Amino acid sequence: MTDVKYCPICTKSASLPCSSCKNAVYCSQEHQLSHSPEHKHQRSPVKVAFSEKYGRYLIATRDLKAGELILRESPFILGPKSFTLPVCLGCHREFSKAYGILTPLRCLLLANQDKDKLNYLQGHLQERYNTPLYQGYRYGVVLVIKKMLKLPYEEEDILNVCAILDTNSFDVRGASKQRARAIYYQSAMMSHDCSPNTRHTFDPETLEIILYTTKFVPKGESLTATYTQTLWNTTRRRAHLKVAKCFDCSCNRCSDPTEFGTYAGSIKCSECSGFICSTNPLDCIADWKCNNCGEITLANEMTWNDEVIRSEIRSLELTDPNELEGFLERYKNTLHETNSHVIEVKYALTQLYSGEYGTADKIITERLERRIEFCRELLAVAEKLDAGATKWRGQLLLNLQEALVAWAKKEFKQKNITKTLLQENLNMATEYLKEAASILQVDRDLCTALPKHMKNLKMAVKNL
Ligand SMILES: C[S@@+](CC[C@H](N)C(=O)[O-])C[C@H]1O[C@@H](n2cnc3c(N)ncnc32)[C@H](O)[C@@H]1O
Repeated sequence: MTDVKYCPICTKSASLPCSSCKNAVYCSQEHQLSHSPEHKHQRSPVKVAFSEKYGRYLIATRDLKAGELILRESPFILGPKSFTLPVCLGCHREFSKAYGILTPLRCLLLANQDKDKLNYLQGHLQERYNTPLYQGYRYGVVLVIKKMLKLPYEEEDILNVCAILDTNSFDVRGASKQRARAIYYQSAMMSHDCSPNTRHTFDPETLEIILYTTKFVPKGESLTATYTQTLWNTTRRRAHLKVAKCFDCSCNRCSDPTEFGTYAGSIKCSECSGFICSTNPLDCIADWKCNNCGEITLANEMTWNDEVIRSEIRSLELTDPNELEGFLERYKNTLHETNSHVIEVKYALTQLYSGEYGTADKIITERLERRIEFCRELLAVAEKLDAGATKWRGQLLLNLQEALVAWAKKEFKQKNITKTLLQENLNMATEYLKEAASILQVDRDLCTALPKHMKNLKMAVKNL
């Protein structure tokens, strides 16, 4: 049966086909001509064909010139790829800036009771309002929520949840090292101390925070966390706390010009053998003074010196021991041996000078001895600044025992030490390892290395 075709202009039956597509038919040339502008638009230069070999496939319906537009089509279904960076679920553009809105948005969307609870947390919005970070939030968060998502929140409310998040969030790391931020309501209540008495880990699956004391905390004493880096010097910690958490720290460590005798922020006096310390560490513009000859240095000169050294460290190739040793050599007559920059570099070296037991013999004795020396020095610093069952002490003890075992085995093999000395070193290493294990067993990322260390140490003792 032949289909009856109709003219699209007058709907009468038609038999004059379009010479181009052969699909449309007209009753007359006159109607074909009048339909031409519309039909030209409808006509596709491609159509679907079928063959046994290819199944359906696409063919050109006419000659196509180079550069001719042949298809423009809306998506039938649309979504992100299976493996993707965070993308906008609307436009699929990378979302690095706008992704930052999600946590504030979750705060804004909290049910009333929880919203009240959230708003009860300190945020310091007034102090933060005109800072560069909050100018950035006006674009990165407020604009996206109000203009892109068209949600009915006021700028002030949006910035307020940003401020509450900035003041109270923990930096969370999960099982696959994913990073997130979270407020843990009770833990957020901990005040800050530059030598805190707690530390925390996260359950990598549930992302629950798990809080531990690091030292004895008598009844009635506050439980404290650090909101900054324990190994930074006072000037740097206080500046960071002021900007990030909007308060001036006046803890015991900040109040002590020598930072519990570590001189973490001091430089050597150019006039004598003394050290230059702040005359009032709680006042960032107070003069600094040599603790031996009394020579005065201005606060901004000290800050500038510190910044120069920090930028020098930033420019070092941190995987190259020679560069780090070069830094220590250059500054040995300028900085205290436990100045914060020296601590940072020595700690980096304790990591670099590591070695597997199996390859210990290949490690140069000098480097092993250096590792032992630095671990011991840093453990003495940890006693003052980060005492007790802290992660840093755990890591240092682990490093120290590893270096001791490797060094003693190597020296004994080369007949440089007696069996008694070997045994003494292994006994010492066993004590360090026991303490490291008791500290690090709660850190999922670090405790996985413990059984290997224990097995190797046991083997070394057994082979005596
Ligand atoms: C994570 S919140 C702690 C809970 C907060 N105190 C509250 O009531 O919501 C951090 C804020 O507490 C205050 N804070 C914490 N430790 C402090 C300290 N050592 N000195 C002064 N203020 C501190 C500061 O206002 C800081 O921005």
